[in-house]
Amino acid sequence: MSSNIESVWVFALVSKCRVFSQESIVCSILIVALAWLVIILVYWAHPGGPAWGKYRFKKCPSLSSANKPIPGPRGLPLIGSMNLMASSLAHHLIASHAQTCKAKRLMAFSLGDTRVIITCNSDVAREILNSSVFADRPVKESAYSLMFNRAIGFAHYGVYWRTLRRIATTHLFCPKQIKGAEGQRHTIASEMVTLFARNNQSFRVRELLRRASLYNMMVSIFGQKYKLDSMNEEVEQLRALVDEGYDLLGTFNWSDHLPWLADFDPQKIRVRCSNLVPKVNCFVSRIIAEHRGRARTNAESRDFVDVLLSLQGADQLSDSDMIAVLWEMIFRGTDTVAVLIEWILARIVLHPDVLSRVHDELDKVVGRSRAVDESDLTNMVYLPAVIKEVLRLHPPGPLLSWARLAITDTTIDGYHVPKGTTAMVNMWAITRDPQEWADPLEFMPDRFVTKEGEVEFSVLGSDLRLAPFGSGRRTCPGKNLGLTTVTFWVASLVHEFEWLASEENPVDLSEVLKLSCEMVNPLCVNVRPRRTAP
Ligand code: HEM
Repeated sequence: MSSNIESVWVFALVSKCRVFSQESIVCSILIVALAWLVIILVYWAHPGGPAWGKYRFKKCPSLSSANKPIPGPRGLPLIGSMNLMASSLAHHLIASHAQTCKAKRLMAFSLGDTRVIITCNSDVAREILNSSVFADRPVKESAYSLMFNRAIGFAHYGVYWRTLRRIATTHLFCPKQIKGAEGQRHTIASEMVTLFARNNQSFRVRELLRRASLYNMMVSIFGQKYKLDSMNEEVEQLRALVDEGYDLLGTFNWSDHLPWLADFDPQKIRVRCSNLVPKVNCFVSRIIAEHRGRARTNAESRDFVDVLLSLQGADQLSDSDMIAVLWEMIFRGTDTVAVLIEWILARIVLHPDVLSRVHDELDKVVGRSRAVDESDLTNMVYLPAVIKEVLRLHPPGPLLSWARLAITDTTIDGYHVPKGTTAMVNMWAITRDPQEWADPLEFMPDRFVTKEGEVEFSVLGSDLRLAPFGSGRRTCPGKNLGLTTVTFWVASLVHEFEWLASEENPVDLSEVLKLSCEMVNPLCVNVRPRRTAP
């Protein structure tokens, strides 16, 4: 009964017009339009905007008045606060709305028909991220079209997702596998050093960092090795596929939230996805076929394709599922790492005192006579503190990249949150909250240097004041691999060079939020070798 209040109301009004004369038809249309307008305004007037109003009056009129509404902006009728997420600085805008609405702990807003909650508070973030109710993800159209619903990131919380996570954790992300890939990280680091050293003028670091990350993932996942200094058609092709997928997934798609727009595909996202998918299928299928065709003798040299092909029984994946999983790994492992390293180098260039302390530490632990080895990292304290401070001020996923979805009705911070609500955490706002951090806008790596007797601050999800890899069941499975790669490459690059700002293009910390949060103006630097025998 409650589901159709407005149609009953409209029907009752129309039925008052006894004769279907021309006037009565016009009158009926006017009444219907008026009724529609009133309903839209009633929905919109609800805190949090139209999607919350619709739920309150249409789906749940029986909700007791004791269930106070979650505060939040109304936005505009029908579309709600689409402008917040469509912005290239969504995390900034959302934080300032939360402040204005006095809703930093929990704010509700509407993205068209989608109900959203977001928190800028670490305690509430823990409540959301660690709850089994929010172990699912809302799947956007682009993710479906690009097959990501069959990969870990967007798979529904259930047996299939659990199987994929177990396989990836055992064969790709466990300490033994990460250690086993040390050699390839070392080779790529040396190649990067050689290429950076060739620049005697200022240059952009982004392109090479991205290529290095992609090559690194291609060795781990596909077992394909390439030289960083030579262009390879196959790699360039994959790079183009990753870039296109990255752009598609990072674009805020209005049709995801306004079903009446979906047929028109106004941003051409569906068309672009359907052009991309056959190319990805063709690329990855060829690699799978090559792996099938060759006999593996050495278990140590198995890549992730070999692992997936060797699965038996209930774990066995279809070819299309395998393509989705492999494609996601390449995709997720490439840009996150490159984006974070660019931010770290930017901060190092901007703070010569910090660079000089990292150099002192490297000279003490490694010495100038040799290159850095991964085993040196365990003896370093200041460099890991610098990386944590960069993760605090520039988390690559300020809204934790991908949202969560409530699978049942639940209560968060004392508020009723209905099933089907999308939940987000504004990690960027939490890591800049003056109630959590002293001088939050200052770049002070020393805050993470552990003093004697203190426990080291973990950024891996146990402390929600700084959890750039998320937390709970859907936490990033690649966090140890990602952090090891970033720390080792930064240590190697900093050990080999003096890093200096470019005079023509000084460091600009402006951000743009795509799938990850990047520097708007790519970092431009000068480097000067500092070891006599690099
Ligand atoms: C600096 C590096 C990285 C950062 C900052 C990062 C960040 C994140 C974040 C914030 C999430 C969402 C977590 C949540 O919902 O609680 C995530 C999920 C994920 N990440 Fe990472 N990530 C990084 C590196 C990697 C790497 C190297 C891989 C794989 C090669 C990877 C694979 C994934 C996958 C598959 C998920 C989805 C997990 C799931 O839904 O179960 N990430 N990452």
